[in-house]
Amino acid sequence: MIRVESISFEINKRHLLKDITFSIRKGEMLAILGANGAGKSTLMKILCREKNPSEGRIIYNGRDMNSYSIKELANMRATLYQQNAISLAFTVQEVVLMGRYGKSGKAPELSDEVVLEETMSVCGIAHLAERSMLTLSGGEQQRVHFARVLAQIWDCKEALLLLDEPIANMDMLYQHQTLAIANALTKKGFMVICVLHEINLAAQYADRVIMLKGGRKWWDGTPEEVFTAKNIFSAFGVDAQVRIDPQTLTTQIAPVAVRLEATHFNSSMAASYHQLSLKERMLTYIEQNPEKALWQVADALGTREADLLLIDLGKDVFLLGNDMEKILQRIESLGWVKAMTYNPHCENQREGVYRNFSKEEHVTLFLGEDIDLRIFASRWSLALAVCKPGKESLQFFDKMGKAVHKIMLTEGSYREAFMELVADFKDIQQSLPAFERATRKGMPERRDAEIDVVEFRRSWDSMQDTHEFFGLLRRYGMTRMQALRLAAGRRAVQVTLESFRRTIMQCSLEKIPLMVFTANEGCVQINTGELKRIDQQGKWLTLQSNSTGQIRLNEDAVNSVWHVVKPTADGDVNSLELYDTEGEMIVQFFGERKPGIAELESWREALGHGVV
Ligand SMILES: Nc1ncnc2c1ncn2[C@@H]1O[C@H](COP(=O)(O)OP(=O)(O)OP(=O)(O)O)[C@@H](O)[C@H]1O
Repeated sequence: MIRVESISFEINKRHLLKDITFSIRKGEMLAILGANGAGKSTLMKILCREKNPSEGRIIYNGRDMNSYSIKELANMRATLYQQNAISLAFTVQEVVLMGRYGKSGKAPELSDEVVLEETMSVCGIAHLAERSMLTLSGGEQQRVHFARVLAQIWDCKEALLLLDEPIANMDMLYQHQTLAIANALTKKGFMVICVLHEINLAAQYADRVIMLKGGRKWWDGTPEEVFTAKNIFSAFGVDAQVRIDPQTLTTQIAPVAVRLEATHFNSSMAASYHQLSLKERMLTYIEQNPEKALWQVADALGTREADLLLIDLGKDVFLLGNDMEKILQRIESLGWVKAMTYNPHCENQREGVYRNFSKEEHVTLFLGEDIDLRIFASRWSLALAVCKPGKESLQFFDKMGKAVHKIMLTEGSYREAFMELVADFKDIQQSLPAFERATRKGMPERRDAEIDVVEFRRSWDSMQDTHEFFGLLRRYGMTRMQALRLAAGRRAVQVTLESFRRTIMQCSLEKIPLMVFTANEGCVQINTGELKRIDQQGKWLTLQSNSTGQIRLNEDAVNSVWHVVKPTADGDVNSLELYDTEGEMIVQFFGERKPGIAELESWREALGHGVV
């Protein structure tokens, strides 16, 4: 058994590894994964004693690793390094035999010949035995070195095999063959620690996975436990779909292709050509997919929604000055309009008049009966007026070109007031705005151990208003998902999607008025009322709150549903919250409530008393 105890490694005051602890037993194959620079090779170098840790120690079979002599170690531990440059013209079998020198120190004996034959055969290099290393391909050379490393510990019953990216350069067959050999040896008592980049192969062959991030151990568990879409995104920044194969019960990870628009990173691609080609592509896509919303079109074309509107900049789309507050104060004059706020998985819309404008420190409010909005105007960076007849609208975007809010004219809107507003706020220079590169929102999750959970729960218990929740997250440096997890059953309980469906169905049947919150980075829109209709079309669930109020949500994107309880001066307030695989909130349901009045008993009943 190997026990790695609180290993840290520091160079020039930078921690390349921090506080890594884990152990591995006889018969276990452990894969270490992580992004480039996460610290995998550094950890391997410490495990094979090439580097000394700044702190911590490694216990190998009950003894400090440092107490073993080189010879002792050579008999029980072999390492395949990432780089194995051999620039001398050794033959393949000479290189494999090098694995035996540490054992006998003498010329090969008969037993060595057997090992040579077996290792070369299993690694598929027997036919290359007499070839010079210098004439081999990269993958062939890698197989030779694997055979050399195996030869070193071939006759040891409980060896430790350290493999740093053993399958780099290998073709598909030998990638599988190599990991299968390692796996088979663990079944006879070996311990294998293997740095891998191929996540699906790790899922297929490793018993356990440790994922490093920024020099720390972030996740440690079986492949099913570690390879969740959220963890994969958090470690690699790649969206992936994760499923368990029903036949083999292995985890399968399908990364979603990264789509880039060359004009976004290559300035030499002419803007006018880009505009023309983008327009062509957009029109073709819309013709083939007339039901898709503009943001879905943009998504499919790998561009931003704002870019699609800006194709017609100066024709019937105009940039407005960026004094968002002033623009917002004028919206009431447009009369009856449609307000729309959405995030990638939920769209919230409602018609009405933008009444009761007010402004607090960080938030701008419209507290009308129909249009109920919390706006974070500092996040609004671009306002566009679309003046296409019959499709007039004001559309607001953040600095990355993502839509934060839309206001669309209806039959009941004052078109003259709209044109006046556009004339008053139109930017003199109608030049294409520059957007910032899209980044993932939110921060990486802190380790649970860094959070004072007792104090956090106490703070949660002493909330006076639901709005304090955001401050609570900030104070403890937590993500929402982490807060729910650490509230652990007291104030937040995970429920099934099925139970969410039952609750809203009951609310609809019993005419319990709800408040449905849909948020993005710049805006929260609240749709209040009874659910008049609930329809399902494929993955989209549509909730009709009144004749114009509608919430559309993508059920397929729901990764978890939480029943959350927040104490307030008016008693406990219960909500149902839906989250996606990245821990981002999709939509939030409350019973209708007003400050100073306790929440509806009927809503609590619909949620089920037994839950919290
Ligand atoms: N001698 C050194 N001096 C300074 N920084 C170093 C040194 N060696 C490694 N690093 C840095 O430490 C970090 C971890 O490096 P390491 O080689 O362990 O990463 P890795 O997870 O194996 O990455 P890869 O997947 O690219 O092989 C990297 O940011 C690397 O640049």
